[in-house]
Amino acid sequence: MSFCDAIWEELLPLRRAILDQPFLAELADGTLPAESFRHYMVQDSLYLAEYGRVLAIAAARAPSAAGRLEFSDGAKVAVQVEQALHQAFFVQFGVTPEMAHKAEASPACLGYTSYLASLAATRSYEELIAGILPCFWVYWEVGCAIKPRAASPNPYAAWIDTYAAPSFGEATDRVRALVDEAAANAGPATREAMARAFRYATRYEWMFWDSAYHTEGWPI
Ligand SMILES: Cc1ncc(CN)c(N)n1
Repeated sequence: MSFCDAIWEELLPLRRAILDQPFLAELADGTLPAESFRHYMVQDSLYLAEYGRVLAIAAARAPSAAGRLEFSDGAKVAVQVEQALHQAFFVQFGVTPEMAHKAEASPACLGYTSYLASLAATRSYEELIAGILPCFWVYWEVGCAIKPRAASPNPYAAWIDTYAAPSFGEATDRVRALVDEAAANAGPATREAMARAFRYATRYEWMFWDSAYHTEGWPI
């Protein structure tokens, strides 16, 4: 079994918990409170800015041309395509540029981006790209799970369509292949570190939606 298949199977309970989150159930049926979605969008903009930086570092560190191309392209997509989606939602949900600009990262957002930045700064390339992958793969799984049962019309249709799009699935497949290739060439200690990075990042994905659903800020 490949590295990715093994960690994906190990994390089945966590993935089920993600698919069962009220944020995603209500987003699919179109009843998610606007306040929760607004919180998510603003936080996700902050997240994507940092994620784009992490992808650019992965591109610089990639040993193969395929890796350099994939991660530099991913950095561009994170900044251009997903941010464009956010801009459209900002207009739809009444988030002004000032509101977005003044927003502070939530504990979940800062925790996730800081964790990825720490992988980029102090850990191996293999561990870094294992931590990067859940951002693709979890969203692809969520997009595909939600799309067939989503209400129509749905105020969140553009979000669902983005993450259920075949092009997003193809990008996920390419990053997964890079992670599997890195794992196949790595020793057991590095593979264990890669599994840990993948696990932490997947937990942060759960936390990100949970924190948006509860419009969580700093307790103090
Ligand atoms: C937190 C988070 N994780 C993943 C994605 C999908 N690239 C996203 N937009 N935001």
